[in-house]
Amino acid sequence: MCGIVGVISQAPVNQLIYDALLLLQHRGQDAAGIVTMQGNKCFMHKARGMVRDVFRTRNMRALPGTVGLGQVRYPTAGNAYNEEEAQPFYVNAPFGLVLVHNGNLTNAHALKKELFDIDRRHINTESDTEVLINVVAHELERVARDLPLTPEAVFKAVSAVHKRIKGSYAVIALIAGHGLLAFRDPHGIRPLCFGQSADGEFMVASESVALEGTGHKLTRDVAPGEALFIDTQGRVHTQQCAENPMLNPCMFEFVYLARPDSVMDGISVYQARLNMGETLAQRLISTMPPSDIDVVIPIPESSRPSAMQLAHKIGKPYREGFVKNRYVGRTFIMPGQGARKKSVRQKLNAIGLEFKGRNVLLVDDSIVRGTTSKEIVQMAREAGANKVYLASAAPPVRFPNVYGIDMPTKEELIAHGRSIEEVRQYIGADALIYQDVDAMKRVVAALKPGLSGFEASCFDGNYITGDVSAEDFATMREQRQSQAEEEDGPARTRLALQSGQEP
Ligand SMILES: O=P(O)(O)OC[C@H]1O[C@H](OP(=O)(O)OP(=O)(O)O)[C@H](O)[C@@H]1O
Ligand SMILES: NC(=O)CC[C@H](N)C(=O)O
Ligand SMILES: [Mg+2]
Repeated sequence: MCGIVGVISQAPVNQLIYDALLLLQHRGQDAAGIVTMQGNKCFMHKARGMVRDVFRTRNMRALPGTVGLGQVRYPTAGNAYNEEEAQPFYVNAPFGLVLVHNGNLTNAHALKKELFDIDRRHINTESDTEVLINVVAHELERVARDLPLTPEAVFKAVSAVHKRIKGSYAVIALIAGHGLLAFRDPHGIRPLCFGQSADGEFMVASESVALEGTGHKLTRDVAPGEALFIDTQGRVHTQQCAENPMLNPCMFEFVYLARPDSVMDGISVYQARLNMGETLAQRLISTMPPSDIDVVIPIPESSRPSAMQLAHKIGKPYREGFVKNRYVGRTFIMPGQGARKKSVRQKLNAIGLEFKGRNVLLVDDSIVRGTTSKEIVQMAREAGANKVYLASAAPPVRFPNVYGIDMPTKEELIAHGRSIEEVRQYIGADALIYQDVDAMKRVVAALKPGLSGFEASCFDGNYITGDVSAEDFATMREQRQSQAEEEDGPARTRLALQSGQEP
């Protein structure tokens, strides 16, 4: 899950894209990039780090033009430390193409070979986005033999791209001299929406919060398989380019990834989290007597709406027992387990008086590697809690994700191959209550009548695209494992340096 944005305007777009990226920062913390176009010339700046660190005044001044793209990266292929894999990507033919991507291609390894052997294109990084831009470029080149490049020709190229690439992808691209192109995979796994400002400026973005926060009104979500082409005159063309489109948005967006104030595919993320809290409360009531609980405490940040609703439902006080250091980013999307582990304590601190002598129910949105919960339960005990219960608004995460969340190996998941009792023991809680998978799907689906279902593979092991082979899984797993080893080293060094220790 990265954050992507594209703008087509009459006015300079550099500051606007920067502002939208800040609103999408929670979707990627490892690298950021902006590309703008003035006439047919591209201007790009991208680097490792958060938006505020990547763009200095001199970088912003060097991004002129009235159309542009931006991205914040959370890598799912390649390496968090490789600046060349930061987005946007650029290829010079046909026309000059720049592209940003949120998602993960499950056949990137096979495509890389095909691009070299058949299309005669060289891929220089481990990023699946570099593969993707080259497939798009190749297919555009095929339809661009007769000029001018019509919207029909662009849509024909997108149809061909859908046939070649597998996995999840929300994409925004600029075709020099022609316009802005956006498209979404045929299952609509990763989000993408668009809207307009009062003066007609167009914005396409991962989440509605980026539109709202920059003065744009949400028009609608890009439909699964649909392509949107806005030409240089500002005319909007749309077409369905996939054969069997179906809406199966990623459930983890509603659990954790997205901002609660976003509306995705017509579902309020906040309401989805409240509903999860409500059904978790029912589950809790059927598991243990709520009278054993003195207080409900959320594990900030993402669990707050669910925890609040759960507390309301069981009639117990909701208290903020942990303070979050707002200058430490999200733990789960940090590269390297060493960094993740250390940052939990840097990020959260307990307020003793909310814990002392009480039976506390801690609520988190999800337990993935167990990094957060293990530390937090310990912190609650150190703060004087009597009993420490833990509830997760999401079901056990037992299966790897290959659609844009960086958990490609099942061994790293705390609930994989363990019973709930074994997870409870590992975490050290006095009781552990998990959400039920079907209940979760039901209460979120209730917010969107007619929805085909969710991409919820990390919970139910059902890979919605139905085309991920055992070899694909093995290749992705192998690649991510070796990248994780590379990432762990620098992450540890950076943390050690920050705290003045020997790396
Ligand atoms: O079991 P784990 O592997 O620790 O992963 C799950 C935790 O990570 C996330 O928090 P994070 O700190 O990333 O972000 P948040 O502040 O938005 O809750 C999530 O909300 C859980 O707390
Ligand atoms: N999380 C994402 O969307 C990642 C996009 C792309 N796969 C990358 O690694 O850069
Ligand atoms: Mg959290």
